[in-house]
Amino acid sequence: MNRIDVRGLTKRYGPDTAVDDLSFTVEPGQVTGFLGPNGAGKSTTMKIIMGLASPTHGSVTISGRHYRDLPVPLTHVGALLDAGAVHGSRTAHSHLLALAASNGLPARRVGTVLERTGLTSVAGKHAGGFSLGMRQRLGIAAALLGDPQVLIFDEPVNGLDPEGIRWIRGFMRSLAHEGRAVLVSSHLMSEMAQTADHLVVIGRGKLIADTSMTDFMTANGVGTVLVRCSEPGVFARLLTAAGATVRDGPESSLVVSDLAAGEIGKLAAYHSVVLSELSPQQASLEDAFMELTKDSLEYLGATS
Ligand SMILES: Nc1ncnc2c1ncn2[C@@H]1O[C@H](COP(=O)(O)OP(=O)(O)OP(=O)(O)O)[C@@H](O)[C@H]1O
Repeated sequence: MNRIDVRGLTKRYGPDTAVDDLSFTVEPGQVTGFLGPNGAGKSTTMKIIMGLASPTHGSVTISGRHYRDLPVPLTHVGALLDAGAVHGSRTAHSHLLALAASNGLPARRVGTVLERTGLTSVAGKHAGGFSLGMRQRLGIAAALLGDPQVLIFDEPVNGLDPEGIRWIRGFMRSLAHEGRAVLVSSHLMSEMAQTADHLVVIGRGKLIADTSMTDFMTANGVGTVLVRCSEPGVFARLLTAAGATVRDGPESSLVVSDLAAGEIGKLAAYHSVVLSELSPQQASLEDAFMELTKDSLEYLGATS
């Protein structure tokens, strides 16, 4: 099975613990968002997955095998860890060709990945002159050289313009749609809301949450509707009978989920219930994420 299994992973640098007994799984066919504030241990975990650092304790396997035991690693797992790591004097084509040759991959893959990442027209240009967005694409092309079923991207949208961000999001989704296991790190929840199916949240190296995006949104009030009316008790029963989930909100209001605002309005009209408020709640996922990770922040600014 194409997946990443992180089990009891711990990484210490001298007295500092960067990753602390971390366990989670990255499943195939979905984008798993790897979230945490700066310094949480995301990059360290990703480096260990890619065999670039060794764990102090615990293990990581890719589709059941340790990175060091994979005969041609790039055919199993590809990663974009540092988009700046491109030899500036090489063309995009020669950079990928050198990478293919040194990793025992067929040269014909170069054309395929250039095409897939939209770089064919600039393949003969020096990568040194590439914009950040193009360097990101080149890094992704390199990660795809071996056509791996497992992919890892460390903060891939950092510094990109809106068009670049949109392209990367769509690209991650398409890789997952093909059945690949995709792990993407970010320190922004808003970024993940539009890309990830699953969330793994860490703080100070420890697991804080391992949940589906849908469950996380529901638990944090996204998708609920605030309703105010003259007889909340009566309307709550009507809503429940219509399949909604209802709980009491502030000042005799109702917080309704599992039924869209439009349907709630229609139900009220049908039963001649007068509504004084019907507002879909835009609970900020970023707020929910801040709340979740607040105890794990290394440096908290003083509040006056
Ligand atoms: N080579 C190293 N030597 C010493 N300490 C390190 C090393 N690499 C990382 N650390 C420390 O480990 C902790 C986790 O860092 P890491 O880069 O993995 O976090 P991160 O979640 O990726 O953060 P960011 O979003 O800022 O990149 C930090 O406190 C960092 O200073």
